[in-house]
Amino acid sequence: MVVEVKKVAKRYGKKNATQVLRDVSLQIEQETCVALLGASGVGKSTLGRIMVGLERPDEGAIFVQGERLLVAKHKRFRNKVQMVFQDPQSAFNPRLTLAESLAEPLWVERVSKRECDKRIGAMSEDVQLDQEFLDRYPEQLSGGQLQRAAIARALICRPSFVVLDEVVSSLDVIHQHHILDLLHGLKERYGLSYLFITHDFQAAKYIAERIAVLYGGKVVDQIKKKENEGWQCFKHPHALRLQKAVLAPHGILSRFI
Ligand SMILES: Nc1ncnc2c1ncn2[C@@H]1O[C@H](COP(=O)(O)OP(=O)(O)OP(=O)(O)O)[C@@H](O)[C@H]1O
Repeated sequence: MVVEVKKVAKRYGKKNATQVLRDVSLQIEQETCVALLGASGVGKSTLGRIMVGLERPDEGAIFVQGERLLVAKHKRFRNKVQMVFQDPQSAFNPRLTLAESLAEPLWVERVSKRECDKRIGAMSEDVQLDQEFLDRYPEQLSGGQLQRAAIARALICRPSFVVLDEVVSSLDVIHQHHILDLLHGLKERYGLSYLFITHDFQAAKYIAERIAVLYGGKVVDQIKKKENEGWQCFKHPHALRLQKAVLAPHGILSRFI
């Protein structure tokens, strides 16, 4: 098992606290993509941040390759867990070129300049980002190009688990497919595990081997893709409503959630 979420609870605020997560348990195996599907505000990003050690759970724990992930020591997990966000612009320092941004996590690891250049070159090839972009600043790239760079930055320290938080939501359908195919290829190549956060059932089906539905602070349903049989069916009424709502014509979604 690469990642285990054990009975995680999280609330924000003190008086009239919002209980976002109540009792979340989830397991992600090696080279597996689990899509976390849920309506807006249900706590998907909160769980994602907890799973990479950016936030502390109030109860429960996260284990990465059997080791407990502690927020105070999350830097030590840089080589194991990473996160890619919806808005790639926010992931980059506008004053650094892409090459400098990609090198930053390697400098922290005291990787030599020569090895740094080699890894940046290889990684930009892996994410199909033209080498000429490496000398550009973030504002000089399109959203799709910058998302490729954000993926490269997340993978450059060779983690085994990556949280992908709505990484294709801001792209058009063609670029969404390119990025999803790229992520799938990288997963196979590096034996990665993903938590793919989304509210798009179609994108979840396209990239994931398993879909978990978050509702009321818990994972209420999980379905798997079975070889030659396609996807299992949801059982939980909310998961079914979510599936139908996502498949329904634009605008219907809000009536169901
Ligand atoms: N730092 C914070 N302080 C207080 N409340 C927060 C904080 N972060 C998130 N929340 C609240 O927790 C709830 C869950 O937010 P979260 O961003 O995890 O949901 P989400 O499912 O990812 O939503 P979306 O799909 O819209 O991004 C929301 O009500 C949000 O306002």
